[in-house]
Amino acid sequence: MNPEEHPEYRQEKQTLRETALLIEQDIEAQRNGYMEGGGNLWTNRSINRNIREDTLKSLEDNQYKPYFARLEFLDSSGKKQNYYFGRTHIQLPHITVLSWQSPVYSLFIQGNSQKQSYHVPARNKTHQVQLLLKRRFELSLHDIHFIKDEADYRKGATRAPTNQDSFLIRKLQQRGNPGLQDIVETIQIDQDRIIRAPLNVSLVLHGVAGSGKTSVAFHRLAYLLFDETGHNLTPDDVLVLAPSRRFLHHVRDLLPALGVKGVQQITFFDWVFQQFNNDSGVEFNPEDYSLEDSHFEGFLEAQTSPHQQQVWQAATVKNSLKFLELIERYTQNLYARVQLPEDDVVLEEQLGVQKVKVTFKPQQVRKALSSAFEMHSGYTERRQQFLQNLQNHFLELHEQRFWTPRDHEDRRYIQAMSARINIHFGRLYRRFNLMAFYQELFEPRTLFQVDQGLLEIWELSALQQEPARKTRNKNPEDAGEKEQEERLQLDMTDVAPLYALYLSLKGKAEPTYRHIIIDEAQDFTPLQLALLRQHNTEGSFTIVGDTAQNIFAHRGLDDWSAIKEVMGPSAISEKITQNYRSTHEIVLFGNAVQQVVRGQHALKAVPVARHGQKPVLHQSDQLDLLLKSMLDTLHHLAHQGRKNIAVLTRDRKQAQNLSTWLSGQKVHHNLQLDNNPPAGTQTQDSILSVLPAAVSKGMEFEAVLVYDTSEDNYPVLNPLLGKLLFVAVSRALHELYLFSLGRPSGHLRATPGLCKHLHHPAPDAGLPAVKTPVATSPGSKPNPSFQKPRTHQVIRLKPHLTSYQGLQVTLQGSGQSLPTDDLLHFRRIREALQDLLGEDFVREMDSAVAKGHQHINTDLIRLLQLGITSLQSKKKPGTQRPQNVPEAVWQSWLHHFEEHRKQLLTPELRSLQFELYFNPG
Ligand SMILES: Nc1ncnc2c1ncn2[C@@H]1O[C@H](COP(=O)(O)OP(=O)(O)OP(=O)(O)O)[C@@H](O)[C@H]1O
Repeated sequence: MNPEEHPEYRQEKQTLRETALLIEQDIEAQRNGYMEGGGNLWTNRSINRNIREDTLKSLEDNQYKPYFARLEFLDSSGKKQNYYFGRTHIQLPHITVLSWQSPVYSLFIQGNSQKQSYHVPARNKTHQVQLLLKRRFELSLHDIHFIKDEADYRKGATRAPTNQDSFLIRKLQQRGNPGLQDIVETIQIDQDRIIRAPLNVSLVLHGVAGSGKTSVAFHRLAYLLFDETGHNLTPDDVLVLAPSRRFLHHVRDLLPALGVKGVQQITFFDWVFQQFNNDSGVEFNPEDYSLEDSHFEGFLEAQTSPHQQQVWQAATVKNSLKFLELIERYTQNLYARVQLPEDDVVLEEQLGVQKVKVTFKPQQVRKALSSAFEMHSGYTERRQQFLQNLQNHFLELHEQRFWTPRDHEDRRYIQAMSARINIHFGRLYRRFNLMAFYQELFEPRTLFQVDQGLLEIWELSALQQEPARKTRNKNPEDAGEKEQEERLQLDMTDVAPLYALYLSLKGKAEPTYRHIIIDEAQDFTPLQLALLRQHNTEGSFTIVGDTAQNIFAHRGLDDWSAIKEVMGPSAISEKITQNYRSTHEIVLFGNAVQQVVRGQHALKAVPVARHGQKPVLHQSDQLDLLLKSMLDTLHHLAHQGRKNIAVLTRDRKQAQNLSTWLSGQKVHHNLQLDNNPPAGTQTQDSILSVLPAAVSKGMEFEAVLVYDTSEDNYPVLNPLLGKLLFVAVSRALHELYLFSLGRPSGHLRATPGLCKHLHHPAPDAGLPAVKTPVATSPGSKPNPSFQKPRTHQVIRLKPHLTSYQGLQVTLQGSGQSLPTDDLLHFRRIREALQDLLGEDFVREMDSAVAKGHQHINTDLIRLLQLGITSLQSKKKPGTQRPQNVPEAVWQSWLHHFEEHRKQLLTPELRSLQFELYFNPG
């Protein structure tokens, strides 16, 4: 509707004009120092100046859009209230603009019914009101672009309440800028409840991708810091932890836009290094280390090597809550290693011409140590105090013996003897060398001494085989800078255990916070959470995440049980399934991917009624054709005016290759390879970004192109790749394109119908595929290694399967029917199991089938599904035989699973699976 058609357009326009004028005058007054008080002290002046600058900035920021909503209601005493709502409080003579953080703004979010209430937490009071008017605006440059009444109950007004979703959809449609923006105009009820939850709780929000978890966490912070909540929380009391520097870059503008300044936003790893840096008592210099996520891409490989398995297990154990207990025991063990002498210790030094001996009795040394332990809780402080106590003892003895004024000789003697004391007793109580201590823990002797039955045997063996890694960079040319060659690699999975040891030896957790926000919590480990709990004085957390996006096999959370264990039973769990980011079509597509990856554990996202085009899946066996379709898509998007597009790849290498190719095509783009680029090296935002899907976590783009979504690249039997693919597709706001070089991944098998599938056949499909000439850079030679060329794959069904092709007919002949889907499903699983578990096993199944066809579509398929799920997750299928599954088949299955588990994920099995998924006939 044209805003001018609104019956009160003229009045509102007049109000806006007056508001703009008053704000302009105020800005002028602020600029001229009108507010500055008469204080003479510099501090007063500077406080005044700071306040004035803040006020000025806030006025300038809101000058053109001072408000976005208006509410009229009768309060409980029947008095009419009329408020406008904006991003900040502005008190003007003719209207009051309240900040969205005010309790009364809840009324706006709650809905359109006439009787409503809002709660004022600072006074713990709930107010009943009668709604009169609820009006929305979109303003810009002193003009009203949009005005709509969602409810109007004023006398004489007849307009019925309208659906508030239409404004939400309008806002979502407008989104697309890089960087997360505020949602204050369209906060939803479920989100508001979380935002306004009390401070003194641990709030755990599990939300589907795009449900606004990050947005809610940051708005909650802005709310908690708001004066009127009565929490007296300051920015210094709060810590915001995010999974990567790249992510922090993505959200960098949100808190300032919400008027929050001075809150530390940092990755866990940078924060830990900051603690080490701030502590001169620890012999650990973060500058000596380069932080590596060295194992991540290894897990993307189809075949999990025994070494990777070990890494996985060791990393999991090192980041478990049990490990924290192990560290505590180790700390005690380190203290117990302080060897006190059983006999007198006699130290001797030259004093002038005579040699003077000092004797330390065992009980004196013991006393020096126990008093140090009483006075301090930290390992280093205790050591220093212990040595100091011994020094004091020596000085006392010295004064008793030589009651003479100190001369030069005397001072030299005291110095020499002090040094001797330090050396002798310092050896008994070792200096705090964090990395040396940490590595020592993994020595078999130490582990067994410390463990005392805490860990399982497999856990101990994993720790021994994959101890803390501390190696020199292998590729100095990769390191670039000369000094980087000297840096040691520290794996990310060692940072939390290292910090746990540090904290345990330090004796107390400092600094402390009153509230900690953890974003993308699925990327945190139980140990990290437990350590952060120690830094939180009030147990007040906002933890948000989505286990469907945990793409790490060796760290991260697959469910929330660890969070509950750390935060305790009082933690409040919230769930949001509404996806605000993507169009209806993209959400359904993402759900279908998740369904395959997570099966019954999938948490389906609910789309808003915002429609767009269906995702498009381009498929070709020829790389040049596929790349051409990608280039055409990019040009099309650019012409459409999209300003925030991403090409997401499976890994770094593919991103690099694509980037080289795009440069060759003169397509300007940003290549973002690392999750944690060195500080200050964040690339400029540009229209097109090329990045590995793992790096895109937490971000969003107007249009996403996923390359290459073929089965070869995202094999269906690797669930981590399924999750990675889900992360990639769930980054898209408005448009999603997938490009498959060859047959699409099995993870996409539930998407037909949810996307537009475009084939790009080779001009002569009978001929083998031609190697694609791909330019590596402008003017350079083609790079044939960009991707291996594919020939058309031939479907090879094993001969005995043909008997199953007739099964449907047989069943029908015996008067039974089997849904086609079930039959196909059964066949492909049978085939996979035969490859994996051998001929004997499937023969037994066959005879079970032959004995009772009536069981085939329920019992047997269930058993086989169970088998496949177990194989995929590499877990044993439990010990309970599913009801109605024949005992012989079940026993055989268990037996074969044990025997053959090592051969999981063989390449043949993968390719067969993928053939069957996409061409079961
Ligand atoms: N109430 C809302 N009104 C308008 N936009 C919203 C609302 N809630 C969320 N959004 C938008 O939805 C998108 C996703 O939000 P956000 O990144 O906070 O979600 P998330 O759950 O953290 O996503 P992910 O887990 O996928 O990283 C953003 O563009 C955000 O602005």
